[in-house]
Amino acid sequence: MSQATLRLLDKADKEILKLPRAVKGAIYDFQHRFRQDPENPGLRFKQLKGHPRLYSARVNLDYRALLLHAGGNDYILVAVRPRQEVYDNLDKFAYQINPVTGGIEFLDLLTIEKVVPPDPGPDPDPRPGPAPRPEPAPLFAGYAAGTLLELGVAEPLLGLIMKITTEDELLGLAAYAPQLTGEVLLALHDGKTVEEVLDQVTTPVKAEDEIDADDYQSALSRPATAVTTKDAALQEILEDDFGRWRVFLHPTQRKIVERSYRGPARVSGGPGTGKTIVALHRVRHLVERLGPGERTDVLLTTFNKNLAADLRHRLLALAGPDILRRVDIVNIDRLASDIVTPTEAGAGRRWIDDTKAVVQWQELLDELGQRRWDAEFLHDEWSQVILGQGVTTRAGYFRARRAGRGRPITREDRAAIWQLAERYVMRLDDKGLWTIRQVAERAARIEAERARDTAAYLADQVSSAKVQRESGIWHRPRYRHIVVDEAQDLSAAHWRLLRAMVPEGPDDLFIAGDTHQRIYSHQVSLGSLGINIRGRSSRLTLSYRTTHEILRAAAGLLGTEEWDDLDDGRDDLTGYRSVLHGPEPVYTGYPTWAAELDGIAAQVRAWGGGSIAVCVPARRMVGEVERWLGQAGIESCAIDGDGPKKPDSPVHVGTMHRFKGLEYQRMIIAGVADGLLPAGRVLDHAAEDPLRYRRELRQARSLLFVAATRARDSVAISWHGRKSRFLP
Ligand SMILES: Nc1ncnc2c1ncn2[C@@H]1O[C@H](COP(=O)(O)OP(=O)(O)OP(=O)(O)O)[C@@H](O)[C@H]1O
Repeated sequence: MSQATLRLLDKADKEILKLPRAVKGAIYDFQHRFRQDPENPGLRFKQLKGHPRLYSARVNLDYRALLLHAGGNDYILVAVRPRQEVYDNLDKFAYQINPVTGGIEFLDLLTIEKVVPPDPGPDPDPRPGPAPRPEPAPLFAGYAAGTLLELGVAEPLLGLIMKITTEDELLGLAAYAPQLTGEVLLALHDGKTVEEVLDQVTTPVKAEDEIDADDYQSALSRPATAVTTKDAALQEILEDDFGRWRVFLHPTQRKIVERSYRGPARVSGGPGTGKTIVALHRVRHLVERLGPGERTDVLLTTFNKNLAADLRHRLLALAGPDILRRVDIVNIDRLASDIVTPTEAGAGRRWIDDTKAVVQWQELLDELGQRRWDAEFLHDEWSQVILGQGVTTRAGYFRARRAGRGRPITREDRAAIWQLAERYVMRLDDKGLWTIRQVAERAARIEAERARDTAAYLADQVSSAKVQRESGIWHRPRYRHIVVDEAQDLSAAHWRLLRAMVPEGPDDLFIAGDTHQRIYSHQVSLGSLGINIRGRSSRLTLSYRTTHEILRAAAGLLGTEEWDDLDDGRDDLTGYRSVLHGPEPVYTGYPTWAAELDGIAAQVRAWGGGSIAVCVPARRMVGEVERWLGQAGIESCAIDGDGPKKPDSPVHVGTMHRFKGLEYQRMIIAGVADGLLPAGRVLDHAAEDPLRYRRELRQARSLLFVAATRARDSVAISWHGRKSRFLP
């Protein structure tokens, strides 16, 4: 008896999922038995005629597994097919090592010919009559075979590709072809030039080593060969449709996850490109690389509480409880408050969020009869410039950088603002309040001091009498690695806090985020905060969530604004694409809010099911939608700071801000009206400050962009009165 390794090739899993339940069960048993002993006579394991590397084995009476021999005792499960189909169509199977990616590809021409019929051949019954209508021109007739191959298209498919004449046939082929072939053809069909496709689609997945077309063993270890090896992983796939991402990363994603970086690294990319998935895999990779241990060496943090809960849930599913034990998963404000609460300054305080902090500013301005600056401006100035940069003195504020803050202010203005800020802080102290910005700033200061002490202790353990007395635990760095998701919305104080919690060095910080999705006004320059990501940035461009149609419409909502790269450079959505297709977004205007509410109920009813969400620009509208749907007999629940109140409810309703990081099958974006998005009040305040005005507009566009890209299949956008200036 000899044991074998059996891996599952990417894409084979998708087809296996479509098989009847009983067959899936048989596959699970089969792969287990095959690993134990491929020679087991019950498996009828044999090589297929004309295919030196291709074998078949019995799954049950009617189904056969197709296995590719990689060498030694290594086999790859590439397909499961009805028994007769296998033996009648031996000439329809092909496999290769892709000469561009170096990944293993299996091609089943029989399945693909069902969507792209091969040449129908001569008409069997030619009768005289009117001349036949000319055939439509093949979509890829203008491309030389050599060009397509250079882009990474699978050679055995070239003949069929040249016969594609409709978009439906193209989509059908893309569904069964190797990933890169599908992506290249769809990008060309979208009008991208060969150079653009080479640059955006092919080059990122090109093999880094030399490719030997016969060395399947080496090919197995390349990122482009997405295979799973463990029984448990296969079982997950068989049981769970959403299990795919747990095992199969796109080669570009895998490279980013497994690379070693000499310092902080950043991954960007449009919505749904898998940044969160990459962050989760990165955490698992880092913990596995640390080896066995008990300590929580890794911090995984994100913007808010319910995203942190979601990360915990997903990391458990991906990596299991042993890895989870080694990771602290906490949202950034909670991280800060856990540091500050036990301290003297933090004891007995009540935390207030940004909205309440602005109300406190307003009350102060009313008491003082001050009208020179509005409450929002002062709140931003105080939290971003003063607290953000850890400014503690008036003189320090005179010197502080105000990049990206809007109109310049004079020395005299700074003096007056500083005085107001002091009064504001005193007012909060009197009331026993602390804003979350103060908490973040204080936490950053505590951790920076701790980091300095630790560095001094490690540099010179003998010279400091004080540190000698203290236990070594205090002098251990908080974390070995920190992974951050939704990074675009963290403030300067948050970054200073994180910088202080992990010593500078290889793989210290891994940062995932998309500045196009920034919906709070924290623009930072990581370089100026001691986090140098230069030369260690990667970008993901393939969306796994959103369809091509939604993605195109959503990108249009961003207008011609410019976006930063979390540093002093620019970011854009070049190459952002999807191979998924679905209906175009629907836009509907109504005369009144009541009519729009009726429209929302009608749309929910028309969709009939799936996961549906309604998002609106203002908080008061959430309750109104909920009530209206209730009266129409549709159950719904609101999403608050802790997530959906009743997650199983068929419809979730929330403000656009609440949808950050979430995903639904269908989205209604309602109330996209003039005066609501962008909010008239906010624009009025910003009217005298062109830079601030621009920032508010950009933020409102981002909000709409985030909302639209939560949808997997369908989006309906509506308004009442005049539509928002952002809509086409
Ligand atoms: N390699 C992959 N194969 C299959 N599905 C994937 C893959 N990578 C990501 N996905 C799926 O795509 C969806 C979006 O992934 P994820 O949430 O990580 O994207 P994101 O870039 O963080 O999105 P956003 O910026 O909008 O929050 C998820 O449903 C995820 O499971």
